[in-house]
This record gives sequence, C-alpha cells and structure tokens, in this order.
Amino acid sequence: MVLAQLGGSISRAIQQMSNATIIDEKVLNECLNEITRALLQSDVQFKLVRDMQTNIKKIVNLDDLAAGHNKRRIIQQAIFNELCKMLDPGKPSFTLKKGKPSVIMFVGLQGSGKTTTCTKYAFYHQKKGWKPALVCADTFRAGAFDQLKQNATKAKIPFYGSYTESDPVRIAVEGVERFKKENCDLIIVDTSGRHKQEAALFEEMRQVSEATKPDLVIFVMDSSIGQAAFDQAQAFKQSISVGAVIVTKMDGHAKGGGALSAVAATKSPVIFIGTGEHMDEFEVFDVKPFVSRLLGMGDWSGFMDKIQEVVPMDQQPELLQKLSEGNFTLRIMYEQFQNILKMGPIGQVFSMLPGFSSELMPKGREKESQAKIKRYMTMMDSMTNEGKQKMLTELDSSNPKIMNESRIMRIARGSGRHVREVMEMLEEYKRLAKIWSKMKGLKIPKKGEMSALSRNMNAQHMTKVLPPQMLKQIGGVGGLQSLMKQMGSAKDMMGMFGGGDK
Ligand SMILES: Nc1nc2c(ncn2[C@@H]2O[C@H](COP(=O)(O)OP(=O)(O)OP(=O)(O)O)[C@@H](O)[C@H]2O)c(=O)[nH]1
Repeated sequence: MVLAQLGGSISRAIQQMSNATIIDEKVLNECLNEITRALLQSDVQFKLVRDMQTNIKKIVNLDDLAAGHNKRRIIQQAIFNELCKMLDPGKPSFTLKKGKPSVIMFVGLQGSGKTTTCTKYAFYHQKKGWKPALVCADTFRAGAFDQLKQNATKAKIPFYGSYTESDPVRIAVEGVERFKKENCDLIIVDTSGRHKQEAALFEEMRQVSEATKPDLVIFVMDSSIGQAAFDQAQAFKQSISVGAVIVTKMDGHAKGGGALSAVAATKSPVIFIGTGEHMDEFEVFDVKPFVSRLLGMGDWSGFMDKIQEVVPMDQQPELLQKLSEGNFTLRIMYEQFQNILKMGPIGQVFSMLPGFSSELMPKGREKESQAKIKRYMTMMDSMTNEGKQKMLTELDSSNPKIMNESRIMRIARGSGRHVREVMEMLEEYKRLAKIWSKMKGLKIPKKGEMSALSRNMNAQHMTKVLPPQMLKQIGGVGGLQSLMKQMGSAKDMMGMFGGGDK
C-alpha cells in the first residue's frame, strides 16, 4: 500500500469509528485492526505495529473514560502520538553549523540513490547559504565519479575525485583536506555501495570513516525495499555509527512504510525524503507534520514555507488572508489550480494543504491530475465572472447552494463537458471548502512571528491563534490546556491541527 493510500485508510478507519453512536471495545478494536492491516500492507514491521496497537489500547482505557470525555478525540490523539513515536527516535540528528566545517559521510547499498542524494543534500544547503563540496570516494562503481561530477557541475558545487586512484580512503582524506582549506563548511563524502550487504563494503565504510572522522553518517535507503528495510538498516547501524537516515524514491509506488519505520532499527531520525530524480525533489522530513499530512490533517507550517517559494510574492498576503476568512470560493480554487499548473510538479506543495492531498494530486499520476485540473478550470471559465456591480458572481460565492440545475446545465454547455463532470467538480469544491471552513478565523502571524510564537506558545497564546470553532471543538480553554499537557507542547498540537511553525 503506498503512503497516500495508507493515510487514506487510517483516516477512514478513524472516521468510521467517529461515526459510531457509541464507542465501545468492539468499535475501537475494529478501528485498530483496520489501521494495523493498513500499516502491515505498507510494510511497517510487524512488531512495531503490534506494539503500537498495544500502546493505544493501554492509553485509551474505555472503562476509565467517564461519560463526557471526548473519546473520539482521545483515540485520534493516541493514534497520532503512536504513529509519531514510531517514526521518531526521540533524539535529533547532528546539527550543522554554518562557517564551521562539518564532514558528512553518505552510506548505502548500490542503487539506493546515494550519489543523487549527496548532490540534492548539497544543493539544498547551498540554497540556504552553506558552502558545500562533494567528494567522490566511490571507487567501486565505474562511472560513479562521472555521475557525481555531472551533478555537481549542474548545481555549481565544487567536487573532488579521481579516475585513476583506486583507494577510496586516500581520495576521501585528500578531498576533505582540500575543502577544509577552501573553507567549505559542508563537506559531503559519497562512498561506494554494493548490491547487497557484504563484509567488503562494511570494511571499506569503516576505513573511510576512521580516516575522515565524519561529524554525521547518513544512511540512504531506497523506500521500495519493503520489509527488508529493518534488517538492512540494522546491518548498517551495527557496522558504522549511523546518525541520520534519508529515504529515497518516495515518489512512484513505493510503500515507504518499511523504510520509514527503519528509524526503529537505526535509532536515528529520517531527515529528508527523496521524491524524484531531480535535484529539487527533496523534502525535509519532520515527523509531526508528516503524520498530520498522512492523516489528511494538513501541514500548515510546511505550507507556509512552501507558499513563500511558489506563490508569487505579491499574491501571498492576499491568499492567506482569504483563506483565514474561511471564504473558500471557486475563484480561490481556480487561482490555486492556476498556481499548480504554472509551477509544474508542485503536487507536494498542495499535499500540505488540508484536503488538497493525495486525492487531487496522487503522486506518480501528475499528468492525469493536471488534465483533471485543466478540465475543472475550463468548466469554471464558463461560470459568471464579472457580473453586474455588487452582484456576487458564481466564482466569488462561497455558497454552493447557488449552483442550481439551470446554472449547472449552462456551465456544462458552455464548456462542452457533461453535467456529470460539472457536478464532480462542484463536489470537489465542496470537499475542499468544508475542510477550509475549519481554518476560518485562524490568525495569520506576520512573517517572522511564527517561530517566536511557537517557541513561547502556551495555552493563552494558542487561544489567540486558533479559530474559534476549532477552540470550541477542543473544549474551550480548559480542553486546550489538558490537550496541551497530553501532547507535550503547543507546537505539536499546531502540527496536529495543521498549524504552527518548525
Ligand atoms: N524516482 C526517484 N529516483 C531516484 C531518487 N533518488 C535517486 N533516484 C534514481 O535512482 C537511481 C540510482 O541512483 P544513484 O544515485 O546512482 O544510486 P547510488 O546509490 O549512488 O548507486 P551507487 O553509486 O552505485 O552506490 C538513479 O537513476 C537516480 O536517478 C528518488 O528520490 N526518486
């Protein structure tokens, strides 16, 4: 089961449980069994899934939950927390410091995407102001140096390697020394891979590590390896002190669950995921926003970051303002579709928007999704736009009820599409509008305020930021305080509800 489907299955299981009139042992068990099945189908290791189920049952003791407790919320929270726990080793990876040279060594099997990932990692940091450099200590695979050289040249990153030297340790040491002298603050060493875990690979890895004394060893793992992930990660961890994991090929049809849960084997965090062959198809991996997204709750903080990258500067404040007003009109949907199409493969951005996720832009089916979006836009082009002054046009109304039969028929005729298709588009709009209505009243912090807010956040601050209906749903200030206590911090909670900052 690919991750998008996994998220869908888990949220459906929670929804079904929520729909039950009484949540008793049987309903809870059905929900947990459904989640268990979905996780196993995504290749998450059996023991982890079983532990997770036991933990949730321990936390959610239905007998102890007196009437009045919001069982649905408590169960949902327990599921959220346990999923996070599974993906979070509880300790951060090494923190890089700008201006001070750090040596980062990449290890992994052949074909895992190591060389590609080294460049993506360098490129990502270069954009953030680091001075990276790449060293190719892969003397095993013919062509490895050429590949690194090509990638590095494209990204304008200095590189070091040799066509003649066969000793990887020597190349690694020379490269690291040279770039230290050149004041590079992020020296990345790409090492050899092998087709399978074997003694020669591990020995070479140990020697390169001994000689270059890396500050961080990053283990690169292909997400499609499924259940084998745990053993592979463990084998690497036993040979070298892995400090972080990068999971590649999370695009396409990879199940991903196995590789992601490999953190349990390495006890190191997943720090990035690779989502394509291109240099910028690389995302920071943060557990809580990821789980939020997985469960269809959106990732407000990731969205805020991304929006700054992709929505034209002058349109940003307006868009955020409109969204926070809760008036999700067809025009907003139209404009967002325009942004999606204009900016190419940015399905990942919209997967951070609550509701825009997998259903509208499934990974690997971008072409189909784009065609669908274009179809929707043609239909919207036939809607009334600039009507008489002060008269609300179809595009600007946030009331779906105005779309009566005759309007629908007119739009279908005007765009040359079936009535059925117009109705499908309106259903999509209603779905998104419903999700976005929850955002009504969300106070949009000014640029720069977000981090300060999440650092100092307490229940009092939270009440100022959360939309009133959401606050009501949580049970007012009292409910919020107890929720925050259970969740650890406001930041976590903002993540859960699709809010907050990193
Ligand atoms: N779709 C997709 N392909 C990827 C991703 N990362 C790497 N690849 C592709 O995977 C293939 C193998 O990547 P390499 O970077 O050559 O693998 P490697 O682990 O360095 O291989 P060795 O140097 O032989 O150990 C290449 O075709 C890459 O383009 C990713 O996130 N998504």
